[in-house]
Amino acid sequence: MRILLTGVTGQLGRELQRILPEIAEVIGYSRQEMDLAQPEQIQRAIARVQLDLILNAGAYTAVDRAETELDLVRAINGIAPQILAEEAQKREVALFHISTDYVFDGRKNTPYTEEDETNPLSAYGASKWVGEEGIRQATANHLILRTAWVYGAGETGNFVKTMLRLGAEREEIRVVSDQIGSPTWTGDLARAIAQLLTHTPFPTGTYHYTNSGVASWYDFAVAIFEEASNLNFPLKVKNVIPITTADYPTPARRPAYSVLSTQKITALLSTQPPHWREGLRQMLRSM
Ligand SMILES: NC(=O)C1=CN([C@@H]2O[C@H](COP(=O)(O)OP(=O)(O)OC[C@H]3O[C@@H](n4cnc5c(N)ncnc54)[C@H](O)[C@@H]3O)[C@@H](O)[C@H]2O)C=CC1
Repeated sequence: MRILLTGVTGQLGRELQRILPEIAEVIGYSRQEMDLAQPEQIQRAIARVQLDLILNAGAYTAVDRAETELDLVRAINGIAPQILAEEAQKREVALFHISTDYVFDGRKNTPYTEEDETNPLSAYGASKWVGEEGIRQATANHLILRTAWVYGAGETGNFVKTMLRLGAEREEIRVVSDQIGSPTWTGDLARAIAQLLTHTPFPTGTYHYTNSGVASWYDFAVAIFEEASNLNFPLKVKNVIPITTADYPTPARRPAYSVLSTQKITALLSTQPPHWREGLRQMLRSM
């Protein structure tokens, strides 16, 4: 199988490039090689290669900046997925796309299933929703995998890296405790993607995948410091103080409750996602 992979320098893209060669030949495109904001570049780049599947791990992920870069976020997250889907359809290959919990408004208090109604609160969430819908219109041969609270290696920052940096500099750190989700390690996410890719028949439609268990950002921060100190990371932090979203205003609104139900994917693959704390340990050990 030959896979065209976008977003190769991102957190997930880097992990996919490490894992997918076990099951496929990977042709990775960075932003320089194929700019998702330029439709003709997408078409030209795809025309150059023979492929069996397109895997879109590229995205505009700066959730707060998106509120003021509306054209760019719409082009990359809203329009590009549909173009990828149309190109996949022309070649009779599947499109595997990554989406987000931020398509939901977080007003529920039980895990979001694939059938739940979406209602994005932010420009980023709205752009990802438009991207999903464009794919659904362009080809039935798609798999949209929604995930949440992703962290791993890669060029972009993430919550774990930020906490380790702040924890090394400060004695006191304030962290939001009224947003709940499932932190998800790219190592586990990439393994699940590999399992989906090798599943026969190819599973089409929408699926949710996160690590199991739930946490607030505050719970996650406390766990990061506990696990990092067990591994002798240099840390100054003594107090982690829970605060509310209202105490920490950001340009983009985020869902208060971001837990995705993973029942559908668990039934398909016959395995439960590992607990988020185990993913965290693995990530820290690999650093
Ligand atoms: N980071 C998170 O917490 C979450 C991420 N997701 C989704 O997971 C997927 C992977 O995200 P991450 O790896 O965390 O993001 P990331 O920000 O680490 O990586 C995104 C990749 O997209 C590339 N990219 C950005 N603009 C581009 C453009 N114009 N043309 C081509 N490539 C471009 C970047 O260079 C980077 O390689 C994305 O679809 C994202 O929306 C979903 C839920 C949560």
